[in-house]
Amino acid sequence: MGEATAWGRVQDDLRNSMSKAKFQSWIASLEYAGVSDGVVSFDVPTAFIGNYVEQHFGDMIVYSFNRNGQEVSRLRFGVNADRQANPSEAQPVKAATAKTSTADFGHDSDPLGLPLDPQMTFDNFVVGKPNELAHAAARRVAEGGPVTFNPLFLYSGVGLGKTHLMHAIANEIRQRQPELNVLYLSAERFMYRFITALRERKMMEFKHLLRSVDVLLVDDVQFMGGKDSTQEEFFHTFNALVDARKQVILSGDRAPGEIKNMEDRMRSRLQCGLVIDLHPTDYELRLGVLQSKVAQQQDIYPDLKVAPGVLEFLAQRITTNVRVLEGALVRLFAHASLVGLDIDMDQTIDCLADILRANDRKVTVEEIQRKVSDYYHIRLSDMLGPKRVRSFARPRQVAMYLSKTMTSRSLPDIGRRFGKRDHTTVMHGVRKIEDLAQTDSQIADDLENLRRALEE
Ligand SMILES: Nc1ncnc2c1ncn2[C@@H]1O[C@H](COP(=O)(O)OP(=O)(O)OP(=O)(O)O)[C@@H](O)[C@H]1O
Repeated sequence: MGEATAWGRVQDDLRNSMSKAKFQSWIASLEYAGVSDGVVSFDVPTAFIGNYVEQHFGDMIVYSFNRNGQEVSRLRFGVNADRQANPSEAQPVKAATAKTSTADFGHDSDPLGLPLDPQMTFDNFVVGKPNELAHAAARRVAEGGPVTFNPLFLYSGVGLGKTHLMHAIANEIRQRQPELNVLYLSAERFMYRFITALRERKMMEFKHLLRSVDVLLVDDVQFMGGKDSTQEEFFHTFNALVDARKQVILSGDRAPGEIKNMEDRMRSRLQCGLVIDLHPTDYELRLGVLQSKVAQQQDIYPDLKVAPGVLEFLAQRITTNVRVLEGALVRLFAHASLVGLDIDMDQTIDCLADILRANDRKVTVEEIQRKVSDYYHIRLSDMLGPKRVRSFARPRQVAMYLSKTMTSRSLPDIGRRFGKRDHTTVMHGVRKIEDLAQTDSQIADDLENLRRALEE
């Protein structure tokens, strides 16, 4: 089968596994540019479309190419600014930017701001302990009213929701106060447009555009570290806006004081408002995110079901960040829809083996055994020994269950570590606890407490 034919079939697969609107919005704007060395290339009208497709449909596309006989392991997107976005594809983005007046500005083909992701709203943001403060501050800013903290500086490690909150603020303000000029861009984009303005001798226009903004959001400001003239220009923009009591919202991958090669005056400017970090996720937040993303996936694949326990398993095992968690779920749904199966535990472990391995915490079976015996106040030797009375057997099964779900050990391996028991005994124990966790709240609480203690 020729490559182009393979792409035709991939498109058919994709068409069949997502809504017409999604297909039109995203897939129809990809221009297939060929496959080479396992990399399939597409031209896209904007980097945002490429990023979005990669994040949301990348796995599905790779999987479908392979299924259709074309070996592919990666996608590559080249931005071809001459290409107009597919008119219907541009809708969600246009809708979000339509209300801005001069801020998206002048050059229609290359606006100063970046498009907003209409999915990144407060409604779609799951709040938990690790991000509640950042969420509350973001909401306060988005609700308008007097500017109380300026700038708002949000920071966190990768994939924990900074960009989502920035988009949510901008989306919300555009909805509540359509008359305001809201500009969202990344620090890189700022630098690129600044350099272009210098080269094209359009600095006056550039400055004027920036100073006419009512709300400025700049993502990933750490990229300005070491870029002295960009910092200088940004510093002036920033001061002009703050002096005019216009809201500025910034994000970075670390606290302002820790950004390398940032001028002192810039640093202190960044720190003079409210600085808040989003903490790494905890189990509840991860589970909440998964539940909310499942609902979104089920809009695309209304017929797919997720077996009980799968989300809890993922929340427990994938601890890196929300982006990885989201990617895992997208992959699971894509895979399940293409092979026509529901999402159960076996399929999950099979389909996400690489992600699960990468996320393996280094909890050992021995550590689990020790914690569980302490927790139930029994001797380790009784837990591992042959006695079958419930006061030993139940903790033993709990420890087996935790060993299965928190480590990558196989059932036979776990059996060996539990007094040379057979793997079927372990399997029985694991199933027993899985069932009890659904009906017995005491066991569910015990599991939660133990997991927490082991994760520390
Ligand atoms: N609390 C949350 N609720 C729902 N979705 C979330 C949450 N946190 C993050 N996400 C999703 O996870 C993905 C990564 O989040 P985002 O891009 O905002 O992270 P980031 O902190 O900006 O990462 P980076 O440092 O890489 O830019 C996005 O798709 C976002 O929608």
